[in-house]
Amino acid sequence: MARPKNPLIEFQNVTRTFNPGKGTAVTAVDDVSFTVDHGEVYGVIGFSGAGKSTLIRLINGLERPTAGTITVLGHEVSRMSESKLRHVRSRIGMVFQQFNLFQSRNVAGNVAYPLRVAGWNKADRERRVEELLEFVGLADKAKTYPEQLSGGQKQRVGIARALAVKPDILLADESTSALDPSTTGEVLRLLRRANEELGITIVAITHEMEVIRSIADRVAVMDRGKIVEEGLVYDIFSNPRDDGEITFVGSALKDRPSAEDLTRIRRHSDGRLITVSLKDSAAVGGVLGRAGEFGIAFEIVHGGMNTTKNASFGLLTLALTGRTEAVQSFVEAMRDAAPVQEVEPGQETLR
Ligand SMILES: Nc1ncnc2c1ncn2[C@@H]1O[C@H](COP(=O)(O)OP(=O)(O)OP(=O)(O)O)[C@@H](O)[C@H]1O
Repeated sequence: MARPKNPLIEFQNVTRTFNPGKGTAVTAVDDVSFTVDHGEVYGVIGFSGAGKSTLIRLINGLERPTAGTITVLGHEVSRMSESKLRHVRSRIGMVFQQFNLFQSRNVAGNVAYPLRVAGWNKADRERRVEELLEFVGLADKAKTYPEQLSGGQKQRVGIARALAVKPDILLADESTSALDPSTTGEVLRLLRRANEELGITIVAITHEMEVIRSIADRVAVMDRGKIVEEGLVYDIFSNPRDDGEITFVGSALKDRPSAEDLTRIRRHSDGRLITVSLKDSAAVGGVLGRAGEFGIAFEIVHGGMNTTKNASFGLLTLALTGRTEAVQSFVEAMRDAAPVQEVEPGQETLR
């Protein structure tokens, strides 16, 4: 079934080339098309230099495309004058990797800053700042200066500031990359609450799989300026691709054996190897429980579970031993219960 669409952001064949004509041109964003729907968390992941920052700067009009069309909140920002762009920008909040707080202002002053720029009066500003600090769990830090805060607290101030004028869209640019793993969780939970409780649409660019896994609904994988993979996080994480290609996202998960694992498994086991998707683990368990009836034996040689925003999934790699026909019947029964991939003899990586 097609997803209902209500795009807040739409890129159509967008390209951004730097330095055309002067020296070597770099195409940071290369013929990219995607939409971000109202209320969703859209993750963009890729290695350094893939074009993620350029992509996010195209959304708020800090970069202009060399070709293509960008529509944000119903406005074609790619062709807009700077003065009109300011209005669109006022409906977009931004969270930065290095927090970008004013060191000379206390927490309340930092959060109040965009309200001041937007012309809110003092009483409204104070009420709003209080509400925001409550939301991000820093009500007791209003008078504290940034240098006295931990990284996670600084980013929570950054998020409060980004949410201050009640924007429709929040752009998160490597929002957890400067944080340690424990504070990363705290910031990601906050972004998730901003999405769920305030209904804000989020675009998060990152090189960390953890960010995508825990907050994104959909993910686009960028490589050398292009979107090379896109879809629901759950589907991309849990589905082995039909064409046998290893996927960027799939390759980063710990639930599938690495090349070294497979070599090791092959050394110790001469059975037929299959990998079973654990989307419906009860059904898989049912078939495993009937292995004896098929006259075969199985050994679990690898496995792991992952949790995404919406669901859990995992993969189990089994070595099956027994008569060839019996093993075949068992594999067919398993195929009725769950997606199954064959690990061919001699194959070094799970595709
Ligand atoms: N203003 C610019 N002038 C020239 N080249 C640029 C400019 N901005 C970006 N680039 C180039 O475009 C490519 C994509 O850069 P971009 O910063 O968008 O990637 P990224 O995925 O965000 O990487 P990182 O995480 O390292 O910032 C890189 O090769 C970069 O050098």
